[in-house]
Amino acid sequence: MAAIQVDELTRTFGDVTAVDDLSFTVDDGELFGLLGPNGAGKSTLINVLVTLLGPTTGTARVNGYDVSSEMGAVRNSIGVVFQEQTLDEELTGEENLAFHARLYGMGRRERTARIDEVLELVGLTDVRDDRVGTYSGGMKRRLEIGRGLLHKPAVLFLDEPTAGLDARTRRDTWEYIQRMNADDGVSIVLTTHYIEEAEHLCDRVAIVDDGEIAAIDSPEALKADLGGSVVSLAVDGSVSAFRDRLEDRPWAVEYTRTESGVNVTVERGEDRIADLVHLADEVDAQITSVDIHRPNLETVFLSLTGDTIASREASHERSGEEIIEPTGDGTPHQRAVDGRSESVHGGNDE
Ligand SMILES: Nc1ncnc2c1ncn2[C@@H]1O[C@H](COP(=O)(O)OP(=O)(O)OP(=O)(O)O)[C@@H](O)[C@H]1O
Repeated sequence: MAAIQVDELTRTFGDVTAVDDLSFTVDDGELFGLLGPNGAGKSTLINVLVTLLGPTTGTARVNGYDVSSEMGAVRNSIGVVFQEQTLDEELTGEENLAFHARLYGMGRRERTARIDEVLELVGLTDVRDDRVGTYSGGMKRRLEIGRGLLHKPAVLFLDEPTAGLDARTRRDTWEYIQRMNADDGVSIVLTTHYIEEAEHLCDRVAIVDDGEIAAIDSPEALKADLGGSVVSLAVDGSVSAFRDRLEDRPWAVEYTRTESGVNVTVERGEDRIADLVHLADEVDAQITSVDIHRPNLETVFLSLTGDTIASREASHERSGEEIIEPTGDGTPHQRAVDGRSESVHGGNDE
């Protein structure tokens, strides 16, 4: 049975279509990511899946239960960690977990054993008796994630699990999330707008933009679809002659002129450096620097939507509650092709 089955799901708020006719499946045991800018519709989708919002049209099943007609069963089978922190800072780590366990009706013996297990899993055994107010941001997040797991849900939803954490703490948190997925066997659905998070953590990623899924696959497959690595060359001499030479090389999938030379897309950058130097020799040009960029999910997002995640977020912020319409005139693809070489310079968001 699939952990999640979504069919033609739409959720609107007045004129705004936050989730637009989505269909996808999350397999049992998968670590699945929804990647997209703020405002793309990720939280709305999660809120429908955890039964906080009803669908406008379409259906969704979580652990086999329908989110509209079997809300109680859905809720009992899931754990949820929201973006906003909901811990009681006056209580200790253990007391926070115990309170939650009682809400789920766990008996004393089961509760004690499971709290020990969860504290161990999220690395907080040593500080279990300390007030949560004294915890660091990363420790609080781990406690919240652990709390979501306490009643052994089949699916754990994490809405932006590392938002606001510094890079180091974010990496630590990834390790704990992976460990929970592997050791506890829980399926995990997380939302993120961090490229690196989706790429590093998830078995499969759905790229969400404007309420729609632009692509869905493993990070490797999404990147492979782009056609390999981009080699940025700084060239002294006739760049045009060098670029013309690339035209009849079948291994040069794509090339674009840059300020200092040429960006060439090839299947494996490392294998083509000697060929590129040779081509430059033929036209008496010199390659003065070489950078090999492997495509990342930012490059994928750019090629699918014609925009970077950061600039999508900036325009969403500017538009307030307004929905941002896709250009719809065919320019995104063109911009994606042009933008590919630019985006690889941008790198990740950290
Ligand atoms: N309760 C609401 N009323 C009106 N519009 C809403 C409501 N909730 C979300 N929206 C709109 O729906 C769209 C999707 O928002 P949503 O919060 O799902 O995006 P998101 O990708 O999760 O971003 P974030 O990470 O910032 O929450 C946005 O245009 C947002 O303004």
